[in-house]
Amino acid sequence: MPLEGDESGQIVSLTDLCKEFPDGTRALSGVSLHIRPGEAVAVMGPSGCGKSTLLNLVAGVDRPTSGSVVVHDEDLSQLNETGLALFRRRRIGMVFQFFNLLEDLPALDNVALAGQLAGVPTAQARQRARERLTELGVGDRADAYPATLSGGERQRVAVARALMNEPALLLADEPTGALDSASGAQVADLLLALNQRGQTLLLVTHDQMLAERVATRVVELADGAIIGERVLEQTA
Ligand SMILES: Nc1ncnc2c1ncn2[C@@H]1O[C@H](COP(=O)(O)OP(=O)(O)OP(=O)(O)O)[C@@H](O)[C@H]1O
Repeated sequence: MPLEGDESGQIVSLTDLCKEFPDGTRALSGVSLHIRPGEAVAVMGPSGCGKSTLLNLVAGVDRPTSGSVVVHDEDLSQLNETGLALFRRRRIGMVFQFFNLLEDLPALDNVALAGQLAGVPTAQARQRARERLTELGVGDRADAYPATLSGGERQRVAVARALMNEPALLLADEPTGALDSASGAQVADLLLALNQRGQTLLLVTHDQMLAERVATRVVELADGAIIGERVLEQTA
């Protein structure tokens, strides 16, 4: 698993981030957050406090109104749209509440596609995808379409896809939000195991169980600003 940070020793450096949407909604005001390689940071806070906005800025899906986002030595403000697309494909993995799998492709192809889009030749991408699925305990579901998978299985496939290109950073937006508590606990265990193997994580969640189980640090967001943070011990 990639562990190296940038020259400042951070894998994520957010400095004085502000985000105002065109309709005037101010979603983030003056957020600074630094994440070291190997950390598992959970951003928590009430609905509408800016969690998804923050994640989208780190992922380069959206741009801040002001402030800077540096991920793995890459200043995202210096990248054009093509550069941002390459950054997303090669440097980060993303996991979503509702999995975002392509319904008309089997699990294996969903995972392999992430490699192909990053430039990995098809045969190699498919082999790597099979290995990822096996590592995540869903190797026997490689030929299944998403609609035939349980929620927990879908999220495992989505994590396999996110890890396809060995991202420096794994981002997760409410990864247990659509799962029953048993499947949610399994996904939490999976994320914990990944972090303990060195994968840096940034999660946004309402799920106290997930944060307590996985995070090494919890950051509290309210009304678009960080209002507190605490360091946690992982329990496994
Ligand atoms: N594209 C947009 N245009 C205008 N306002 C937006 C847009 N996206 C988000 N917002 C607003 O920005 C604020 C922060 O939204 P965000 O989705 O980041 O919150 P959140 O903490 O992730 O919420 P939830 O926990 O409900 O997902 C909210 O007031 C939201 O309505």
